[in-house]
Amino acid sequence: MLRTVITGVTGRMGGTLLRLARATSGFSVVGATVRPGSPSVGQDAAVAARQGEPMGLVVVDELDRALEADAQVVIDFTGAEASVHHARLCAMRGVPMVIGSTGFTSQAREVVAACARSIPVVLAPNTSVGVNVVIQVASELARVLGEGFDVEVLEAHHRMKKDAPSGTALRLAEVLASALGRTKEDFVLAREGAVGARTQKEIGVQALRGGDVVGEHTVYFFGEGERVELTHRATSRDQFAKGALRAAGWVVAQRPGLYDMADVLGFKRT
Ligand SMILES: NC(=O)C1=CN([C@@H]2O[C@H](COP(=O)(O)OP(=O)(O)OC[C@H]3O[C@@H](n4cnc5c(N)ncnc54)[C@H](OP(=O)(O)O)[C@@H]3O)[C@@H](O)[C@H]2O)C=CC1
Ligand SMILES: O=C(O)C1=N[C@H](C(=O)O)C[C@H](O)C1
Repeated sequence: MLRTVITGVTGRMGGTLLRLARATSGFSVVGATVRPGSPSVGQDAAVAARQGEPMGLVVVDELDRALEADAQVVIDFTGAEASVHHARLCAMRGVPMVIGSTGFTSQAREVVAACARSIPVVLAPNTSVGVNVVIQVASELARVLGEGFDVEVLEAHHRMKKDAPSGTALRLAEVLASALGRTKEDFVLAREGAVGARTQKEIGVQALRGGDVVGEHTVYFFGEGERVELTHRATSRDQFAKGALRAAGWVVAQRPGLYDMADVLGFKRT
């Protein structure tokens, strides 16, 4: 049994992870955390996460305490700031991590990379298998279609999402840029006013927010007289959680290092 700690257990993903980890053979949830000062501290984890009957696990507000239960892996979908704090603690304690949070600044990402020198960390803006296949295919399409097509990424998420554009949209833009020999300097994250004609090199990334949209990403390749669209629509958070559990099972057998879902799924690097 993989002794697993879930951080941010009362969150949308935290609750989904708790439910699926409990239902998945090979996983034992030995710790659950919430934000310091949360009213859920001291409650039963399943009750706090609105995932059914009490399970006999008390929610704590500090990861260090949860790790004391001989934790073997931490799954963290809290947010970039909390994930950086959690990565530091895991590095000190030698506990591997799966981080699904998004919204990292480059400095925050560097801290996680530094922690990954002492523990294996999977850092993935999207843990669904389907999206990661789309990322591979998008890269291949960009290579094949080449310079004759204008590339744009559009994402849509629920109204509660805190960061924009999504981590997945940025990851898509990165692999598209890499396939086309471009850089982050070519990203256009918003358009307003007299922006002039579109440059050939730019990669547009735009965000929609509303309702309960779980997560949708489309890559557009706009050509002359034709266009190619590649879309992924998540209709449930379960696929993110299942991918994260798969990553957790994988990461505990790895050497220290920073990995992503392409490594977990055995894809060639894009
Ligand atoms: N990789 C992937 O496939 C996916 C990634 N995500 C990403 O995961 C993150 C979470 O998303 P989502 O579940 O929708 O967001 P939620 O806001 O629903 O959940 C985040 C939870 O983390 C809690 N939290 C914040 N700080 C801490 C802390 N220091 N210790 C413990 N818990 C803390 C929050 O508490 P409080 O409410 O009190 O702030 C909240 O309960 C986002 O960055 C999102 O983009 C989401 C879905 C899929
Ligand atoms: O916040 C979310 O909900 C999601 N966030 C991830 C992202 O930013 O890419 C992944 C998923 O689309 C859901």
